[in-house]
Amino acid sequence: MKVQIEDKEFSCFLEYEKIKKRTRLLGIQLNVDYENRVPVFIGVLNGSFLFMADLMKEVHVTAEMSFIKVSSYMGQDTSSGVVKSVIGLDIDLKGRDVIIVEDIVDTGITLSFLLDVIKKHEPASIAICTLLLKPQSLQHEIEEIAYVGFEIPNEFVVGYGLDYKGLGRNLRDIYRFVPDPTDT
Ligand SMILES: O=P(O)(O)OC[C@H]1O[C@H](OP(=O)(O)OP(=O)(O)O)[C@H](O)[C@@H]1O
Ligand code: HPA
Repeated sequence: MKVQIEDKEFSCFLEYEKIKKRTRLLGIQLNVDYENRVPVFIGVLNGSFLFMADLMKEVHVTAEMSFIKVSSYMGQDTSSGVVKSVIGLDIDLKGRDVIIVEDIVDTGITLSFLLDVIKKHEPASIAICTLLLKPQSLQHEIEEIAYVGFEIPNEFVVGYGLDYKGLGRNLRDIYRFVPDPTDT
């Protein structure tokens, strides 16, 4: 199946049933690893909203949850490039077991910034749970990536929370952009 979003056509890559099955397994793993602990799950908006909702239904340990947003904007001094800030980090994380929930880790830039911010709060532990990981795109080594739904090739994906130009987050399945080979 294919979908058209603005100027690009995407073809189906991961069906929701497959995502759900994998999410159930991630939940089982988390239930074992965090037995007798009370972790804090932190979903990174916007992309993680559907994955976080489905994942939390599979997590049966006592847990807190919250959402944050990493915003990027151009610095006033253009030489400083993109500046990032975190919005909504309002739980005291000192001494807590933190699990960051992402829809996708691509270059790893967002996550390495976020890890620096969260580490300053002195949590007892930090783990990352991401639905998708693009290993060939990673620019940072991130040892905290402990739970991965699917490793995927370096292709742009959309759906199930992920957007293209702000659209497509509400697609039930995940689609990938396949460039037209006749395009130069
Ligand atoms: O590993 P990276 O190359 O940094 O990319 C991953 C980040 O990009 C997306 O967020 P985005 O900033 O597009 O915001 P969104 O979740 O609101 O779409 C995604 O949700 C991750 O947070
Ligand atoms: O492949 C992607 N799709 C949507 N958003 C993203 N953010 C990083 N990589 C992606």
